[in-house]
Amino acid sequence: MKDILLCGCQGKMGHVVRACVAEREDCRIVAGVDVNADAQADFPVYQNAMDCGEKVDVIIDYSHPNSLDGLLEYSFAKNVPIVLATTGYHPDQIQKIEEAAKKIPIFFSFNMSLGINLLAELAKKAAAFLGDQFDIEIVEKHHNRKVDAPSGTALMLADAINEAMDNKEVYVYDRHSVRKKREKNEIGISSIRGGTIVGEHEVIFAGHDEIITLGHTAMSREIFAVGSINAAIFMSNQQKPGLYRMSDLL
Ligand SMILES: NC(=O)C1=CN([C@@H]2O[C@H](COP(=O)(O)OP(=O)(O)OC[C@H]3O[C@@H](n4cnc5c(N)ncnc54)[C@H](OP(=O)(O)O)[C@@H]3O)[C@@H](O)[C@H]2O)C=CC1
Ligand SMILES: O=C(O)C1=N[C@H](C(=O)O)C[C@H](O)C1
Repeated sequence: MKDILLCGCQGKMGHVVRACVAEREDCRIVAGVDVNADAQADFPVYQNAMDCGEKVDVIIDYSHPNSLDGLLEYSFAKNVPIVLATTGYHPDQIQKIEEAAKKIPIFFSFNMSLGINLLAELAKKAAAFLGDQFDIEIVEKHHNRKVDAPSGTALMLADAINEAMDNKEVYVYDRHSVRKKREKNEIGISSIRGGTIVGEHEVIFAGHDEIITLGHTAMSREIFAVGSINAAIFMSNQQKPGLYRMSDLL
């Protein structure tokens, strides 16, 4: 039985992770961290991870970039692996995560679903085949409660494509402010926010008179929750520091 500390336990993903863990026999949530420490939970909830005195085998984080320092401090102090699922980090914070992974095991993925990770592989292949001749655009759609844009997943897909193209692409997020034609080496990234859309990502390869679209639609938040719980069980058995990815789970 693995003991989980869940950061962001009072949020949308926090509630779905709680429901999924309740169905399993290999893990349980022993404590939570959330800025809303007063809201109801059947485990103790702290505002700061360092206040948690329960025995913890692994942390799952679906919260906000602001929680990063407190989680790393706790993880260093107690030598507990972390599954980081939060998005919207500043590039300096991503560097901090990479540095921290030299001391502790960190699982880091902007998307915990199996399907998106396959999409990234397919997009890489398509980019290697078509990328120099086709224009590449990524469109992501999410619910109206999402605070960060573009989605972490859109950036992850862009990075995968860019890697397949020798990292020579430039990301363009906003076309309204500059009146000029698209350059060949651009990956355009566009965000749509509305209603209760769980998460949709499309990678469009637009060529002369032909278009190839690769896409993924998340039908529920459960796919992310299950992915992160499986990652947490895996990470609870990792002693070696390092940055672990979805590919380590497959
Ligand atoms: N990797 C993946 O597969 C997925 C990643 N995500 C990411 O997970 C994150 C959470 O998503 P979601 O559950 O929808 O968001 P919510 O806003 O619903 O939940 C986040 C929770 O964390 C709380 N919180 C905010 N700041 C802190 C902090 N500094 N320390 C502790 N808790 C804090 C929020 O409180 P308050 O509401 O008061 O701000 C809220 O209760 C987002 O970054 C999202 O993009 C989401 C789905 C899948
Ligand atoms: O905020 C969300 O909801 C999601 N965020 C992640 C992202 O930013 O990529 C993953 C998923 O699409 C849902």
